[in-house]
Amino acid sequence: MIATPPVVLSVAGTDSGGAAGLAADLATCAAHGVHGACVVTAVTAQDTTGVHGVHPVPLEVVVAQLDAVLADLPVAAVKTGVLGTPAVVGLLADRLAGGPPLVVDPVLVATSGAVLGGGEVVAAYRERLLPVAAVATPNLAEARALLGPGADDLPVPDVAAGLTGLGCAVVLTGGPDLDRPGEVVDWLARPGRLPVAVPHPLVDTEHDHGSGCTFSAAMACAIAAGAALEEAASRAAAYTTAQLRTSATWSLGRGRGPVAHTHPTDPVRPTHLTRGER
Ligand SMILES: Nc1ncnc2c1ncn2[C@@H]1O[C@H](COP(=O)(O)OP(=O)(O)O)[C@@H](O)[C@H]1O
Ligand SMILES: Cc1ncc(COP(=O)(O)O)c(N)n1
Repeated sequence: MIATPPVVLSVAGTDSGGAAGLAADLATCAAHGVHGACVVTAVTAQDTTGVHGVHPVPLEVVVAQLDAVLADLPVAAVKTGVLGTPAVVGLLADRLAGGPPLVVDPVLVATSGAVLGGGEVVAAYRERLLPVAAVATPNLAEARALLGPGADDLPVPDVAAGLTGLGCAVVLTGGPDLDRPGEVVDWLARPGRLPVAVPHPLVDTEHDHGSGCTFSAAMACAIAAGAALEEAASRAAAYTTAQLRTSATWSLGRGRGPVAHTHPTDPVRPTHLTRGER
């Protein structure tokens, strides 16, 4: 029997350490039975300790990749990660407006603290890309940067609700909730509606490098399969949490380890060597 799998396009940067960016997106697509296509916007020299270099891909090469994918494959949803320059943000707004649903992960700062998008990129997100997105998935620091002056004093749900003023739904990905010990709360805000909490269990780990990319790619996969936003956010959180439960048991790299992109059914079992045995 011949079948056409759903296709999700990720427009993002590479992470040489295999934790974040396109590595996370394509692995997440595969885990969801989705074919992942990829447009590379930047090459990073990166590992678990930090981002050591960022090399933006020339605009015309980004355009050529985008043209190739959009002319050939039936893209059901698009996800964006590191875009790097205002020109790339504007290009995507021009090419993707009115097309398949767009999940924008406005990556501005890496887990390690490296800046992956400056003030001009923030302005381009606000003015060009978020108004044509279906949903944005910032963490709290990114959401406050996108909302601008005054956002620092607002409670988290109000930050999420405020961002919907730019024209898209928002899932503000969260940290531990002081009112709900052992839980993490992501806030879903949709234009004109009260924000709703999407709580899920906290995984006690620092091996979370790439969790934001994994979450937004999983949301794109759920949306490509027809899920509504609340269902998509809840499924994406469940997927990311399951992967964090695996990476919580790992020792990998000298810094903040990758969220796991492996699956229990993998036919090749890793060799479990502790640092001392190497
Ligand atoms: N320790 C954790 N336990 C459970 N869920 C987590 C944990 N850390 C992150 N998440 C979840 O992973 C997803 C990505 O969020 P986050 O890590 O905040 O993104 P980012 O990498 O952009 O900062 C969200 O659903 C968030 O709640
Ligand atoms: C290429 C690339 N894309 C995205 C991130 C953000 O991921 P995280 O917030 O987990 O550092 C990153 N560090 N590198």
